[in-house]
Amino acid sequence: MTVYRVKKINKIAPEGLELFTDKFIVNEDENDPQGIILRSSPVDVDDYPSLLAVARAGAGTNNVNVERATKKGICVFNTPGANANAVVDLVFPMLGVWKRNIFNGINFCKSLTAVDPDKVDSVVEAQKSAYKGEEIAGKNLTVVGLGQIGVRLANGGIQRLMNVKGFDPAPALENIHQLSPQVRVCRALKDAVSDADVISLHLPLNDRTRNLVNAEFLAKVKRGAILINYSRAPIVDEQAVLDALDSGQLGAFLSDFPTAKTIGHEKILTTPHLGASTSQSEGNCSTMAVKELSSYLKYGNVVHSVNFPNIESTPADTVKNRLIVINKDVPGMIANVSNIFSGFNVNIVSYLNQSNGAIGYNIIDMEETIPEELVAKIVELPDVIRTRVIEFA
Ligand SMILES: NC(=O)c1ccc[n+]([C@@H]2O[C@H](COP(=O)([O-])OP(=O)(O)OC[C@H]3O[C@@H](n4cnc5c(N)ncnc54)[C@H](O)[C@@H]3O)[C@@H](O)[C@H]2O)c1
Ligand SMILES: O=C(O)CC[C@@H](O)C(=O)O
Repeated sequence: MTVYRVKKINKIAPEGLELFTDKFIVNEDENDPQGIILRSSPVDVDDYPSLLAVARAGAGTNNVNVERATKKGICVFNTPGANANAVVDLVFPMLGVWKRNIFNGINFCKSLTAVDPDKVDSVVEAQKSAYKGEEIAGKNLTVVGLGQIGVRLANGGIQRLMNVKGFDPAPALENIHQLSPQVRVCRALKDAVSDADVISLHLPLNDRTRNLVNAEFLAKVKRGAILINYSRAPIVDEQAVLDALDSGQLGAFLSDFPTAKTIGHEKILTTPHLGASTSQSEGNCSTMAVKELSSYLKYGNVVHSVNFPNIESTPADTVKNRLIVINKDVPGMIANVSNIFSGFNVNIVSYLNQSNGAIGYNIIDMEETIPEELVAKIVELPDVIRTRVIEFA
């Protein structure tokens, strides 16, 4: 029986880990894993010579060098939507905490231990006006990034009687189909943010989004707007935000990423990267990531990869060997691979191919043992990135 080595990095919820069968050895100290399961810790795929796949139990994959992984034929997974409710479930309370002055109100209440017990009521009534707040109903909310989280947040804004706008340069259809028709989708970011009272960022960190919120961006927002960043810290130019808070251009900054410069600032509320930290979300992410990784290692199936096309096939009982071919998406690959099979007189019982525009992925099933020389010929094809033979008992 083939047993796969999996390295676990970070705390992964047991709900998922329990799904690894005896075909997997899961270990934090594994130095030569075929699979890695992790959350937010950075990982360098070059550190692991036998690595086939990385499963990120979460949404953002900026902690994995995905481009390098693709070049080496390493599949990278994430768990779309698995923690989206958790983020939305934190962003609205954080907005409420700021708008209703709850943080200061709670601290005030804590300070009442010093007051004569008979006078607590009267002190509360006399001083509560200092903690008056504002409602969010009727305010303008702009959601930047209409993905799994953004769509839920935009819909949540509508439910809270806010006027909601959204912006996304390339929204996925399945997300947009979930969006409330009351959300106004803007074609340009500047139109989306110009009259917003609250701007919430829900997009991935990449070369195009790093420092998206900079001095130029902030100059275009309505004076006193609240900026919320529960995406990734580097999407926001921190110094530009601090300057905008000081000048009054921004009213507040609510973020999941505390830094030395933001801790203790009177107009900044931060949480310690808690967006996905609920029991439900951690369970969902772990379960999804383990299923993705197991299915890839055992069968070569791809579900929710950020660099490979989705492709799934259950091998028939008669299948002895499955060949996985990962190639650059160029014309003629299927013909070239099939010709090599013909040359060796090996019968293919099933040939599945999918492409995502950059990577072609082939699942080829045989009822006989595949000759090593045949695989060697496929490896020699100029656009083949990686091959893998899976043996079924
Ligand atoms: N704070 C946390 O704990 C936490 C939890 C989950 C996700 N996140 C972060 O939130 C991000 C979004 O998560 P998701 O689950 O919604 O991902 P998603 O992939 O479903 O959605 C991201 C959306 O952002 C859009 N986008 C890309 N570039 C954009 C741009 N320049 N302007 C506007 N939109 C842009 C994409 O088209 C996509 O629709 C993740 O990449 C991750 O970094 C943080
Ligand atoms: O794993 C976490 O705690 C954070 C995950 C979150 O940032 C994500 O991108 O999904």
